[in-house]
Amino acid sequence: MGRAKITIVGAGNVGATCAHWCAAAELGDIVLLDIPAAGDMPKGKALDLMQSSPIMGFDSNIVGATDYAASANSDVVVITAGIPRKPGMSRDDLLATNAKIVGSVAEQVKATSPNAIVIVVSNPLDAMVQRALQVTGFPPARVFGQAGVLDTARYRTFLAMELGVSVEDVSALLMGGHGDTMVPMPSCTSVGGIPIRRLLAEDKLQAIVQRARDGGAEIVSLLKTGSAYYAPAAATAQMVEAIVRDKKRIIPVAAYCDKEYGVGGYYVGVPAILGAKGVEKIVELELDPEERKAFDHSVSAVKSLVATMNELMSKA
Ligand SMILES: NC(=O)C1=CN([C@@H]2O[C@H](COP(=O)(O)OP(=O)(O)OC[C@H]3O[C@@H](n4cnc5c(N)ncnc54)[C@H](O)[C@@H]3O)[C@@H](O)[C@H]2O)C=CC1
Ligand SMILES: O=C([O-])CC(=O)C(=O)O
Repeated sequence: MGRAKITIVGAGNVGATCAHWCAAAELGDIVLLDIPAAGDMPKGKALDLMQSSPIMGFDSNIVGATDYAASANSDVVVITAGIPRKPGMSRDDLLATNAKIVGSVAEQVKATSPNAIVIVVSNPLDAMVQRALQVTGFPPARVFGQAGVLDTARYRTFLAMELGVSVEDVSALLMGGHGDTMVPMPSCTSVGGIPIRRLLAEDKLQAIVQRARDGGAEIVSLLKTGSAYYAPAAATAQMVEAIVRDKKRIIPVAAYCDKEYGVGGYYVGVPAILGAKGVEKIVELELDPEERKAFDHSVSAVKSLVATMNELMSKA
């Protein structure tokens, strides 16, 4: 069996770092794609990364390009194209610019890699995945977004820091949209199999939940020039791995929910089984009344963002 072909669109911070993690894990051959105005930058990053392979010990062909011909017939396409936010901005402020960018990328992906599984990373995430679905017309199982793996990783990191334990033993779930309304789920959080509420006082837990929610903004305020990329790229690489190795992982995915959770045809973070076919199953949990309320609130924020986007796109 040949290697998987993975295209990463957007050779900026998240895209190039994702190429790095994917190559280091030998997930396949990689095409790093950007716009013609980027000049030789994608080629330079790809060659530089390739030259790390004898040292790091991985076999992966990595090429940079500004032409979709190089990415033809990819198995997986990761879309990181778009602008990041700066201090003082919300992810939603990126809507108008990135909806156009993601729409144009999705058109090219549809034309050149019609069978690909598409993972959207560009923000505002939940609306950008919807845009990619609208434009590609691919089945929703093959178009989804990365958000929850990152948000959950932040939550797990803060819990491990607080408890002074290995991050590997912290297992957690986070649902809802990738914005201020995301819903960490203490009821689905455990450490070494022990429910979190048996280890941590409620006020400390709530402070960590809030820090996880604000995790993206915290990095933006530290970096000042853009947003996080190491952890977002690692989260995306984990999703690529679940697909190319058909791992059937249960992870939070910004997946298309229609009847599921009564969402009605929008993307929102839910636990899902990710494998070679993409989103193979959405796992439906019974939510307790408080979680349900927070989830519904998050879904309504996603719906109104998508409505704004659809209006903008209909005028474009
Ligand atoms: N879903 C998530 O959890 C996360 C999402 N993000 C989002 O990812 C996006 C990228 O962030 P960074 O890599 O930090 O930004 P960046 O500015 O470093 O890189 C973006 C790249 O996209 C390229 N680009 C712009 N238009 C393009 C097009 N039409 N086709 C191909 N490439 C195009 C730019 O030339 C640039 O190289 C942002 O929208 C950011 O908000 C970032 C972190 C986490
Ligand atoms: O905060 C941002 O703008 C980037 C992002 O989505 C994250 O790091 O969670």
